[in-house]
Amino acid sequence: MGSKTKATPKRSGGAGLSWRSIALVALIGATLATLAMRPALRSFVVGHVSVLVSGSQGSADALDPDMYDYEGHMADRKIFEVVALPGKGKGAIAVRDIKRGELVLREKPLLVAPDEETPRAWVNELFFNWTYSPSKRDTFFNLTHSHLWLDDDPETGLPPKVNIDPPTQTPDERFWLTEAILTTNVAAITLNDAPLRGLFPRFSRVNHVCPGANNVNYEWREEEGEMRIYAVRDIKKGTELGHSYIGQVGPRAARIKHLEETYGFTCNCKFCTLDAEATEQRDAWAAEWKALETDFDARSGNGTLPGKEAIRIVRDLWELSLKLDYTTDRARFSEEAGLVAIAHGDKKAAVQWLKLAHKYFTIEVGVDSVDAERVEELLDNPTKADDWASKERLTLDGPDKAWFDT
Ligand SMILES: C[S@@+](CC[C@H](N)C(=O)[O-])C[C@H]1O[C@@H](n2cnc3c(N)ncnc32)[C@H](O)[C@@H]1O
Repeated sequence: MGSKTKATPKRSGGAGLSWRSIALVALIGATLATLAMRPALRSFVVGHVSVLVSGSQGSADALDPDMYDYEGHMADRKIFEVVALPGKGKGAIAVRDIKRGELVLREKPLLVAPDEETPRAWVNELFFNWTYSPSKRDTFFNLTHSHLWLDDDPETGLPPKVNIDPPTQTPDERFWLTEAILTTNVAAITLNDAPLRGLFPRFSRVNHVCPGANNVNYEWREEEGEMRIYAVRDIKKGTELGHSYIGQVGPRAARIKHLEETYGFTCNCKFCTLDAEATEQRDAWAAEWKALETDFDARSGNGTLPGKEAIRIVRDLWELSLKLDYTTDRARFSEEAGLVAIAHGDKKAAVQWLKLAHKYFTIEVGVDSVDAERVEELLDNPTKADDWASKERLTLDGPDKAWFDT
């Protein structure tokens, strides 16, 4: 999935990417005690693994009129509806014009799963708890799934037949189906820095478009215990909402392969359907973007990136992001440039870069996000920042004025 940024929380890249490769998260002892205090989540211990399910219908959060619970309440303020879309299963369609920066969804998780191949004991415990909450169980099984991730039958060479009807299926079949639904629908989240997988039934109806073609962005809010979606462009009523399952910009062939293997569909977003020449050009820009990002992160990480060069790279990244129509990471690099300017004691450049960062954080993750608030604090008084003028004084370039209008 996409690179971890210093400023922004880790992006999940849509549903469940890369979780297979990460070690089993066992939440025990103190961690569990903390989790159990969260009002929206209740935890159960199975062996060394915790199972978290959303709060009871009677919880205070369930009455919050602005937040979806697992049944998709908030009907009176509906911004999008979930409808069947040819070739895509279901998808989310705007039922009114949506302004850029608008909050489109807040949703609590139906469940939080370990960030690993799902333990059988976890599935058994989940079903035990859902005996008392059939509507949660039904919400879960109504979700779509792509692969069942089963080996072919050695005798026939065909995928095994699996009964997907929960009441009549065997424990094995139930396990496989649960695993498949999780793989297709979860988003990577964190609780107390532990990587986990969250399942959000409304959120998970949003289909994929490749980076740059997305009109919404999502953000897991650990503090609030909720998933959020923000509009990153003006969206006309009747338009499908789309975000990227694959994090950052990358070459078309790799995107298509990954999506086919992981989710079983062939992407036909506006960037996957460009002609050969335009695809080659876009792939080249994406490769350039990635190389600059890697270089910036490596050298700023080990303290060997000189200030002027750092600003030049951020400006190049910005230019490329405009060519790619890629908005993700604009805020992050603008903040990085602001921090460089602070370290070199250039208040004017720092303020310009931080204003740009604040604008984009506000659009992409909300004005009340940790990111936007952190930048706002710096903006209030850049000369009071810890490392103000900690390096040689330099006069640095700011962002182009026109970038504020993008
Ligand atoms: C998280 S779900 C999205 C909602 C889903 N379409 C549904 O019916 O609930 C992911 C699955 O949706 C389908 N999907 C997502 N984006 C798609 C796209 N751009 N084109 C075709 N199918 C897509 C794939 O089957 C994928 O495995």
